[in-house]
Amino acid sequence: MARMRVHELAKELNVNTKELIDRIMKLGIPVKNHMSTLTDSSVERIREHFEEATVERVEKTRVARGVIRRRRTTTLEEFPAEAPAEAEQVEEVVGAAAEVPASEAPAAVEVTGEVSEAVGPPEAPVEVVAVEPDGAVETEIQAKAVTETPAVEPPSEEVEAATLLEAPAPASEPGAEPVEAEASEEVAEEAPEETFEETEAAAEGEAAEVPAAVTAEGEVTAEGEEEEEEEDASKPKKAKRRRRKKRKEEPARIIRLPDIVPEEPAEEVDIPAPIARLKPDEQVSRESLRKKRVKEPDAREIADHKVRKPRKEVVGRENLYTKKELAAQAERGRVKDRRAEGREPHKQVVTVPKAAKRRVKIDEAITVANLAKQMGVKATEVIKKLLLLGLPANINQALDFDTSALLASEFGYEVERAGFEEEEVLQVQQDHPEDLRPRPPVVTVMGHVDHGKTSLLDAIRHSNVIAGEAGGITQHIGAYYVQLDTGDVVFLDTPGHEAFTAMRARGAEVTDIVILVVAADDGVMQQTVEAINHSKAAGVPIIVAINKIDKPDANVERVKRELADHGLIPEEWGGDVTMVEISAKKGIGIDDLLEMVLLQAELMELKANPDKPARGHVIEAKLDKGRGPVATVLVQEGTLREGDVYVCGTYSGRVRSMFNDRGQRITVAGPAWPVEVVGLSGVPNAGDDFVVLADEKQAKAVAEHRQVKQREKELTRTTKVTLEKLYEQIKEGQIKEVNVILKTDVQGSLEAIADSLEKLSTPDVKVNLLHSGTGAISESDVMLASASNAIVIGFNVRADVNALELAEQESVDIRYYDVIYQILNDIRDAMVGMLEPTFEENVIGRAEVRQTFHVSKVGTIAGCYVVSGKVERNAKVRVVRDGVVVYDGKIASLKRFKDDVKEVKSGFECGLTVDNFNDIKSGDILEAYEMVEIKPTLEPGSSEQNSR
Ligand SMILES: Nc1nc2c(ncn2[C@@H]2O[C@H](COP(=O)(O)OP(=O)(O)OP(=O)(O)O)[C@@H](O)[C@H]2O)c(=O)[nH]1
Repeated sequence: MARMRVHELAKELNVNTKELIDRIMKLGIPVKNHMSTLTDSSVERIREHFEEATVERVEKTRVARGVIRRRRTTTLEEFPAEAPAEAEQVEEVVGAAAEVPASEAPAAVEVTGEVSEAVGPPEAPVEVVAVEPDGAVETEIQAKAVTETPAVEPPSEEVEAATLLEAPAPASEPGAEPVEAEASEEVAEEAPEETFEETEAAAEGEAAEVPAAVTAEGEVTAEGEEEEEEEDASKPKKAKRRRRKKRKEEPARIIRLPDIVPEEPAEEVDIPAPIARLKPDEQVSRESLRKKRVKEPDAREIADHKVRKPRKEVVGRENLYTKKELAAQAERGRVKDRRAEGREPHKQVVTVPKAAKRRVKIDEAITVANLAKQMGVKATEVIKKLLLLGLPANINQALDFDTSALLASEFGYEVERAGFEEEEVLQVQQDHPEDLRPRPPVVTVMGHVDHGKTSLLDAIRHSNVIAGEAGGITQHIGAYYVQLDTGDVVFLDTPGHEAFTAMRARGAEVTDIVILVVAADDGVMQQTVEAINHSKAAGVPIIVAINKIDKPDANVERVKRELADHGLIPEEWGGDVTMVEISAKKGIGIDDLLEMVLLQAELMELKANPDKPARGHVIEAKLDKGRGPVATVLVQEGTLREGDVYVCGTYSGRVRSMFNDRGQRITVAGPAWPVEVVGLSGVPNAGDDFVVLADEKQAKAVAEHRQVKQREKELTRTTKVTLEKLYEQIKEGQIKEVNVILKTDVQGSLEAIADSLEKLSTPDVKVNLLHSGTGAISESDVMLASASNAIVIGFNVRADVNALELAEQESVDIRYYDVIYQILNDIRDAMVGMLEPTFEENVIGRAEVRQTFHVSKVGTIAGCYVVSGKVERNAKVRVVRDGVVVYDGKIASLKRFKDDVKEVKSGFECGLTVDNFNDIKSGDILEAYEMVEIKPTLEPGSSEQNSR
């Protein structure tokens, strides 16, 4: 064993090194300083000396009511004078310890049962206080006995006494009398359920004297200690021995304290932050929580004084909520769980319909939304697919049959044409020959403009309708029933203008005989030829009326020759075409013409069955101010009566009343009768069929079906989502369109204008007639215009109030006209405006820089001489140096002498600055120029000949 040094021994004996040196020297052992080594025998001697010299003193002071402070001091007999100082020192330490917050108080015993540090130096006696789970209490002095420590007794008791005032935890009790411990042990054995205090009190028989402040359960009272200390003081050696003996006999036992609740809460207990979130009305529970937490410290914490120590604490639900609240939450949770159990998790099930169900029925067109619905897929999916096919579309766009078929196939669907039972409903009955009766011929008068069609009809009817025509053009299709001595004839007046070609073609369908009017002085013209072709295509026989034979320049032979050139060979020339020379104005040859017509009708054996529901076609339809929608219907077979249920185009209804061509009300109209029908739900289109049905429901169903079809067709046209049109667009590149919505008073005008508008189209700009119809401009027209950026043209019609309001909101342009060519002019202008303007550079003058001046804040001023043209302020200018353009900009200022001027002409001097350019040099040429817009023009020949 290595020799011990003085300072090591001092440490062991817990005495001051200097003091120890003095003592050693007094013992006659030679030492020099604290590093001197001591022999083993010397060490033993010193130890014994110290042991014998140690005197323990206990001082008692009552520091507060019920609180007694015990101060035990260990001094050496040889130095009584130094003892008080030592005691004072300890007291200071105690005072400091007492002030030490609970958090800093060291734990005396670990819950795990290990002995931990006590207050004071490491050598200080440590009392282990542990409580057995069954409540039995044992106290034991485990550390070095006081006798072994002749030096100053550690101040642990006082610290504990002080801390006990604040914390309920039982203090380690170095001074606890083993006898008492044993006694308490005995009591504990007898009554294991009793508290420590009770045990202690029973052991001491002084329970009544236990101070309230320190009577935390399980705590050794100060009074009790006092007694112990007295006993200790009287027989210290005995205690020493007993302690030693005890230590040898039993190992340290860690005893768990019973769950006890201190009466006085430790104030240092922190309230965890989460509680701060409680609502004001929950402050009570917060307070109760605080109390609860204070009142119910964990037994382990009590045991090891952790209650005084701020710790990270986990605040559980039970801390934050009252039992009632927790119960309510639990109940809610159970309800939630039950609901969750009842619910099936959302699962997307992909089902593939049967092959028979993978068919989509389509009429003419179908909207994207409807197609998606029928296929049971999302519209977005359909739109996506359309995009992949190169067809951008929105949900409301209509797809034509072919596109739909292609698209549907992508989704595994087939497309089937929806064969509505319309054909079945409107099935044509086959007439028996015996039911057929002769009927008057329906004659259409055709001819070139101003060749005398209206004059002829006027001559026949002895009426004049020319006076009412705006712009001098016949814009109505009239139907006239003419009773002659030799028979009846129905005349359809078709306009001579070529824009009415479509109507003529339609008229020819119901026409039995065509009277082709050719002016003898004018001959065969373009529209004459068209009329011939249309009549021939329809297989309608033609009777030529060579008009205006009264005119001096009339040349009948020339007309015949020209007609022969177009396949109409006069009878006298061996052909089969009847040609009658007439003068509508003078009434010459009219009867001959009518005779020829009747003769032709006879040859044709025109017959019809009058005894069946009526069937016919709309010749003309309009919106009448007083009577609403009115249609001129030519009954072709059967008999039409008032009150009949009908389908007319997209409308259905009952015939409210009928009028003949002279405006007389009639109740019955047989075959070949033109009648004006009142009681329509809308204005039908010329050429629409007119069918009488027995069942009103059926009529309605047919009409609705047609409306849907028409709407889908219109949408298809608007959106142009067809493969054919897409191809066209690709082929044509970027196209521009003038979208037009046309509303007219009568169908005839509509056809004429529509045809003319279409012919305005050029390769660069197309006129796209989105919608046309008769009647006032409605809200739906304006909406369509707004949606497709179209202009609305009203010909002899006006917009209603609602439509006007909407037009203002949507900024839709509505234009009114009463002459056709004005429409065409305006549209043509609009089309020109839409064409990309081209600019051409026009040099307006040149100036030569003679001198330059630099003026601060202004820049370089060029003193110039205008050599040609003129120089204008704000004109564009090019700075040319040695033939190279060095800058291209704008003239910023232009002066003559000191005056600002607008322009300076050739031969004059001027000063100018160029915007943002100061590097002008003498000798530079300034070229002033302007960009001139070259107005675009339409390609010639497209419409000039069309408009009159
Ligand atoms: N001299 C003469 N003039 C005629 C005759 N028939 C018609 N006219 C005149 O020719 C002009 C045109 O006659 P319309 O009957 O309006 O001719 P249209 O073919 O109906 O003309 P649109 O309605 O514009 O297609 C009028 O000024 C008539 O007076 C005729 O037999 N002799």
